[in-house]
Amino acid sequence: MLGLPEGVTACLFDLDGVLTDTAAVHDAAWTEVFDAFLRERAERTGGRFVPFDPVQDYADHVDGKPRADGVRDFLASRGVHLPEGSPDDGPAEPTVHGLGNRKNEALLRRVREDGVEVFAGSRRYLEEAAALGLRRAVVSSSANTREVLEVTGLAALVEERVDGVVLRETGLRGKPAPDTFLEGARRLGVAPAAAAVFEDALAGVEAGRAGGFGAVVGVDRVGGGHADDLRVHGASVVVRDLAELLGEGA
Ligand SMILES: O=P(O)(O)OC[C@H]1O[C@@H](O)[C@H](O)[C@@H](O)[C@@H]1O
Repeated sequence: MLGLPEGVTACLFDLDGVLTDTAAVHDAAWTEVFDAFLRERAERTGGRFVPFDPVQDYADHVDGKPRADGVRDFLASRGVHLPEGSPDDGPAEPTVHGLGNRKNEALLRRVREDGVEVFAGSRRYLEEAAALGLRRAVVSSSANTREVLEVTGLAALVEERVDGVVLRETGLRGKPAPDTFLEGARRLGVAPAAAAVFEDALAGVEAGRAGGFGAVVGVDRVGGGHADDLRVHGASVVVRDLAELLGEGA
């Protein structure tokens, strides 16, 4: 049904880059914040400024992960280790949470200025899944998931939400650990083998593979070898748009 293996009765959708065209918005906000941080640090220490690579650094260290994990993992790749700080740190604090909050301000500014687009193929996929009685959850690391689902009208098509806020409240491990997808399946009342994961991030397909789900659909909207990377990290199939699974082509 809907391009999924027999026995799959539920869909667990990542949000940014799968349902909404917001992966690039997150990426741009991260680039802005990391580059300002790295430039200031290079000037202060006399080191060389090597900018954040919005393709490779984003895919390898940030995409799909909870906000603080993205800060920590990318900076560790540059040998930088900041104090954790606390979630209420102001955006100017040189801490993991301070930098994360600075990125969130940049993200919200961009969302306010440019709005949020839903991929038409994804909206149709959700509508058809609902019409056919497939169960539907959104599983995203983003703490802004509820707002994005509401402003786009997608909230009405989704039954359960496991997001960055739930992560914080429950202490579940973020992607690439499978915990949030397993929690999504549990909330829908289905076994992992009866659920399909839809993901555009390497950390996300890894989580899908680790959880033993019935299918892991990799969504490649960027090209340039990302489809192969998604397969290597756990996708059982890769599409450019969910419309392909409806037999409509990309
Ligand atoms: O900062 P937020 O909105 O809580 O989002 C956390 C992460 O959510 C993921 O969905 C994005 O792929 C990441 O880029 C983002 O950093």
